[in-house]
Amino acid sequence: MATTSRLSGLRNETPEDRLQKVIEQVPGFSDQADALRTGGLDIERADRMIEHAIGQISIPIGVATNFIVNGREVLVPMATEEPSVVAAASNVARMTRSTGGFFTSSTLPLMQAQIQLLDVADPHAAKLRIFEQRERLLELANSKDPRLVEIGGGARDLIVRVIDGRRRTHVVVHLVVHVGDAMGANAVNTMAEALAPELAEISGGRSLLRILTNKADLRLSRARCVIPASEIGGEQVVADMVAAADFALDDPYRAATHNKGIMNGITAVVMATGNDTRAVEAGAHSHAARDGEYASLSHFDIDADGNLAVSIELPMPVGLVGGATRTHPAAQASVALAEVQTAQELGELITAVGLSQNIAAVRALAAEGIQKGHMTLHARNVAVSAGADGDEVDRVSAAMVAEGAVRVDVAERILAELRA
Ligand SMILES: CC(C)(COP(=O)([O-])OP(=O)([O-])OC[C@H]1O[C@@H](n2cnc3c(N)ncnc32)[C@H](O)[C@@H]1OP(=O)([O-])[O-])[C@@H](O)C(=O)NCCC(=O)NCCSC(=O)C[C@@](C)(O)CC(=O)[O-]
Ligand SMILES: NC(=O)C1=CN([C@@H]2O[C@H](COP(=O)(O)OP(=O)(O)OC[C@H]3O[C@@H](n4cnc5c(N)ncnc54)[C@H](OP(=O)(O)O)[C@@H]3O)[C@@H](O)[C@H]2O)C=CC1
Repeated sequence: MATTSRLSGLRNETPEDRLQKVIEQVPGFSDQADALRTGGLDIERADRMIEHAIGQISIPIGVATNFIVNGREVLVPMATEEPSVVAAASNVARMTRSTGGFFTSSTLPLMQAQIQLLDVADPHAAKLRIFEQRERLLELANSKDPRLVEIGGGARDLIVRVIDGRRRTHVVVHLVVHVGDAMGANAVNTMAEALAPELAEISGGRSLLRILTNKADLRLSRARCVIPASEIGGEQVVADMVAAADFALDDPYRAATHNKGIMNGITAVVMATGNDTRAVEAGAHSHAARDGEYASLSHFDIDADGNLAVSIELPMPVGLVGGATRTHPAAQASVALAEVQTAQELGELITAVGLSQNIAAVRALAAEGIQKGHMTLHARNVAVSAGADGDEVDRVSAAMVAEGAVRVDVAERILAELRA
C-alpha cells in the first residue's frame, strides 16, 4: 500500500514533481508511470480498440490524496474534465482520516443476463418447468466458459419472472453469474445466448432478447465514513448538510443533482481504470429509482456523538481483466497506482470516492455555496477560453477571483489590460 496518501500541498507542485511524489509513495507504480505522462494511447492501439479510429482525445488524470480505505492508504487516479472534483474528493478524504477513513464492503460479483421469452401459452407453469431444469441449464451455461468456472466463477442461479406488461406478457429468465474479476458483460451474454434455445423449448415460446441487465442489483458496493463536526464546520453545518441530503431523499429534481455529484467521483475513477462508464451510470441511476421514485443514493445522519455519518450503496459493475482496462496502458497504470487486487476492491474504492465527492459538494452547498470553491478553480479554464496563455492564465484567474466575477468577458477585459 502507499506509505501515505496524505500528500499536502500537491497543488503547488508541477505535474512532473507531483508524479515523482506519487511514485515515492507507490514504488510498484513507477514502471507504469510513463503511460500517465504520455496519455498511453497511440493511434495503432486506438485503432484496435474501436472502429474507424481517427485520433484520440485526452482528459487530465489527477491524483486524489488523503484516502484511507479499510485501513489502506491509497492514492486514487481520477480522469475528469471538471475542475474542483479532485480537490473536493481530496479535501473530504482528509476530513475522514481522524476517524479511520472509509469503510467498505460489497456483495459477490454477481451479474445477471436476461432472456426474454414471448408467446408462452402458460407463463406460470413455464416458470416452474424452467426451475425444474435449473441444474442442467446452469451446467450448459458453465460449459460456455470453463475458465471462469476454473477460477471460481460461473453461473450460479436462475430467477424467472412473469411480467404482465402493457401489451403482452413476458416470461423473463435471469441468469445469475459470478463473473470473478471481470465486468462480465461478454461472459454473461455468451451464456445467455447459449441458454436461449433451451429456454424457448422448455417454455413452449420463442426467445427474443438475450442480454446483460445494467440494473446490476446483485453486485452492490457500499462505503461509509464519519466526519467529526469540528472538521467540517461545526454542528450547524452538519445539521444543514443532513437537511440538504434529506431534500435529495424527498425530491427527484434535487436527487438528480445530488447523484450527479456522486458520479463526479465515481465516473472519474471508472474512466481512469478503463471501465465502462455507461454501465456504472446506468446501474447507479436504476438503483436510485429502485423504490419507484428517483431518490438520492447516499444517506446523511448525525451519529450519537454529534458527528456526520454518511453512507452509500450502489451497483458497481467494474472489472480488472477485460475491456479497455487490459488494453489501455493508462488504465493499467491507474490500476497499478490504486494498488487494487480484485474487481471488488476496485469497486469499493470507487464507491468511497463517490461518497467523498458527494460530501464535499453537499458541504459547500450547505455552507458557503458551490461557486466560491468551484468557480475559483474553474477560473483558470475561463482564462484559457478568453485567450490567456502561460503566466497569464494564473494572473487573469486570480484577478477574476479577486473581483468576484469569473466570466469570459471579465477575463477578456483583464487580459487586454495585462497586455496593454
Ligand atoms: C474546492 C474546495 C475543495 C476548496 O476547499 P478549501 O476549504 O478552500 O480548501 P483548502 O484550500 O483549505 O485545502 C484543503 C484541502 O482540500 C484539497 N484542495 C483544496 N484546493 C485544492 C486544489 N486547488 N488542488 C488540489 N487539492 C485541493 C487538498 O486536499 C487540501 O489539502 P492540502 O493539500 O492543502 O493539505 C471546496 O470548496 C469544495 O469541496 N467545493 C466543492 C467542489 C465540488 O463539489 N465540485 C464539483 C463540481 S459542482 C457539481 O458538479 C456537483 C454539484 C455541486 O451540483 C452536486 C450537488 O449539487 O450535490
Ligand atoms: N450492457 C453492457 O453494459 C454491455 C457492456 N459490454 C462491454 O463488455 C466489456 C466487459 O465485458 P467482460 O466480460 O468483463 O470483458 P471480457 O470478455 O473482455 O473479459 C472477461 C473474460 O476475461 C477472462 N478472465 C480472465 N481472468 C479472469 C478473472 N480473474 N475473472 C473473470 N474473468 C477472467 C474470462 O474469459 P475466459 O474464460 O475466456 O478466459 C472472462 O470471460 C466492456 O468493454 C463493456 O463495455 C458489452 C455488452 C453489453
